[in-house]
Formats: sequence, C-alpha cells, structure tokens
Amino acid sequence: MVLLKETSVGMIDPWDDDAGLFHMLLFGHCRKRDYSVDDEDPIKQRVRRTYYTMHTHTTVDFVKGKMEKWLKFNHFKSTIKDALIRLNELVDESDPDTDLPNIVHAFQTAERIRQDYPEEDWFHLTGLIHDLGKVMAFYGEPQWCVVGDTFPVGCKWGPSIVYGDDSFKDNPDTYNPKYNTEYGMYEPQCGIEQLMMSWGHDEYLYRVLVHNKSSLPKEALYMIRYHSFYPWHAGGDYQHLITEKDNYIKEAVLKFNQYDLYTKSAGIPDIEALWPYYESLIDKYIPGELEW
Ligand SMILES: O[C@H]1[C@H](O)[C@@H](O)[C@H](O)[C@@H](O)[C@H]1O
Ligand SMILES: [Fe+2]
Ligand SMILES: [Fe+2]
Repeated sequence: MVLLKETSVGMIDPWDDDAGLFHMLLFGHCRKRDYSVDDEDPIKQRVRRTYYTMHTHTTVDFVKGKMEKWLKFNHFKSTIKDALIRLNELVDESDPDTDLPNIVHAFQTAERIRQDYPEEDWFHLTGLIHDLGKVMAFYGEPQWCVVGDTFPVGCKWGPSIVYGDDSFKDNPDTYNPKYNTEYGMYEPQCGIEQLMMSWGHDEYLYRVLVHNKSSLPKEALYMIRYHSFYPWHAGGDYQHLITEKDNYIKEAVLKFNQYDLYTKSAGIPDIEALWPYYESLIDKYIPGELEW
C-alpha cells in the first residue's frame, strides 16, 4: 500500500504534467508531510512513536557515543550493491509516505533523477544510495537513531522539528543550560558543517563515503549529508548558525529533495533490469568492498 501524502499544493501529482511539475518546483520546498496524530492509523502511530523515542534519547552525549562507535568503520565490509540489497528488508518506521522496502525507494529516486538529468550520472547514483546509511539497522541500531529527520544537538531544538513541541520533554538536554539556549555550544554563524547532527543515516553514509575515498562530487556528499535536515532546508530554522556558504549546500539539498519526496507513489521499477547500469556507476565512483 502506498499512502498519499499531503502537500501544500493539494494533491497534484507533480510528475503528471507540466503544471504539476511547475507547482512542485515553485512550492516543493514548503510542502508539508502528514505528521498529524491519529491513534486509529497504525502508520501514523508508528511514525510518532519513532520520533518520540528519537527525541527522548538523542543528546550530545548520545551522539558522541554513536560517532565513537561507528566512525571506526570496523563493523563490516561490503560492496555498495550488497549493502543496497539489504535494504530489501527495511521498511522505514519514520516515513509517513510509504511502507515499501527502502530498495524500491532507492530505485524510484534514482530513476526519476535520471529522467531529468540524463547526463549527470553521479546524481543518479546519489539518488540510489542516499538512504544506504540505514544499513546500521542490521547491525544492532534501533530505527529511531537511523531513520527520520535530523536536527542539531547542543542548542535549542528548532521550532519546526516534527512533534518537537512535546517530544523533547523527557530529553535531559532540554534542561541543560549548556545546550538549551539559542546558540548552545555553537558560535553565531558557525556554519552548517560545524553542527553536531542527531545520529542517523545521513551523517553515517557521508562519513563512509569520505572514509572509503569515493570520487562522488561535493554536491553529492552534501545532498547525502543533509537531506534529512528538514528543520533547516524546509522549516527555515537555525538561520543564526549558518553562513552564506551554506546556501550552496542548501541549493544542492533542495535540488535532490524533490526526487526523494515525490517519487514514492510512482510505479515499482524493474530492479533486476536496472542493476547493470547502476553497477557501472558504482564501479566508477565507489568501487569494490568498503569498510563500514
Ligand atoms: O521518513 C523519512 C526517511 O527516514 C528518510 O530517509 C529521511 O531522509 C527523511 O528525513 C525522513 O523524513
Ligand atoms: Fe533519507
Ligand atoms: Fe530517501
């Protein structure tokens, strides 16, 4: 079952016709995903539970611990393809828009990018792998610190974090004066790359790619690292912490984001037939066995 998503432009399918595409390009960034509370709806309950658990446990110390653990890259070795295949078994518990396995979403995203940017093969590959950090879920991590939207720790929670007006009430950092002010542990306008983000699949995959010396362009790495930072790229929070240079990063993330969001109700791609093309891209940009 594929759930329809609520958008700020009504129910226009942006891929249907030129008008839809135009609306998406114009208003795509202010689109709202449906996080409303509905105890009758098991998907909505699941999404809400995931975020409440995430927001209760994600503290500065928690993120430091996860970085310590995962940034040794000594958990497993795998090619990109084999890691992607594992996503067959992962349904993202934070996602209100789809309950298909993540591998389907990976190919839907990549193929739609390929249609619009046939020449930019690195962008196709970025679409395919952007959620691959979710493999942490197969190595002992609960989904709440793998999936979902991200936000910085160490400063006041942004006003547009989903459920954030209530979900942080049991988080110790909410009451820690070192971390609960507007700037918290940061300097004004320190820049997005200085922020310690909540632990999840974005930061992890970004680090894996850098560690394994992928030759993907910087733009791709930014798309991967910040695609879940909705409170910033969609909500407009944290302006006091970012710089001019971060606008370039935001442009990249927004360019990618439409494909992440608006492809989830598209048809299911023929994954077997598509592998040879994507394997050639993997060989070009991130070949061989990687350390994870
Ligand atoms: O539910 C989704 C999903 O977990 C995505 O992979 C993530 O990038 C989004 O930020 C989130 O809203
Ligand atoms: Fe993601
Ligand atoms: Fe995604």
